[in-house]
Amino acid sequence: MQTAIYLASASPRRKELLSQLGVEFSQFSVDADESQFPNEAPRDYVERLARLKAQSGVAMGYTDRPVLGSDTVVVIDDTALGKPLDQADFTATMKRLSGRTHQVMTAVAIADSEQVKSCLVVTDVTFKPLSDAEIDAYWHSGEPQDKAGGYGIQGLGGRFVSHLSGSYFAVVGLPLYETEQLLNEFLRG
Ligand SMILES: Cc1cn([C@H]2C[C@H](O)[C@@H](COP(=O)(O)OP(=O)(O)OP(=O)(O)O)O2)c(=O)[nH]c1=O
Repeated sequence: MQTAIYLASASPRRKELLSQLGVEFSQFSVDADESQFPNEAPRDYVERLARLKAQSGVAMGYTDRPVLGSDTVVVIDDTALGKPLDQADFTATMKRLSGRTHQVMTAVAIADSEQVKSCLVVTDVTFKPLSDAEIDAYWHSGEPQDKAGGYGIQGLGGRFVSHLSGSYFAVVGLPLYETEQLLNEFLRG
């Protein structure tokens, strides 16, 4: 693809994934308010945040190319989990995910000063039952701290996943197929 865009993200994973599409881009980070509205459904929340990130980039003055923003949350029992606040929060999350299936929701949005388009990708991820020792060791690996839901499927956390249905790349932070489709749709106007 010959298009040049902006990636409104501080995430090294998103940078790597977008590179896999062969799109030329430069990256900057936006400081969006990521709080969830009361009674906001997780799927609405994650899509709103992706759009907010893309549109914040446009508002910051990145107007000469389309701006791509994305957001990922882990959803269990209809509750959206972001990055762990501390070890206790992380441990509670892992106990909740242990031996069960949860959803990873990733939204992608592309905006310029005239339009914004977005899509949502939902992936079912099943964890094996986790022991207290595994949970403790995983926290001390340093991997969970900056990850939505407290794990990285692409890293040490991959061993917890017994089944996945959907987009692996969306779980890591940016769905490749859907992002390319969205970009093509956006460029058609
Ligand atoms: C579930 C899961 C999440 N993650 C990551 C993807 C995202 O980078 C992060 C979710 O946090 P986000 O708030 O979506 O993104 P971010 O803060 O890292 O980056 P930015 O807002 O600047 O775009 O968790 C993994 O890397 N692997 C996984 O398996």
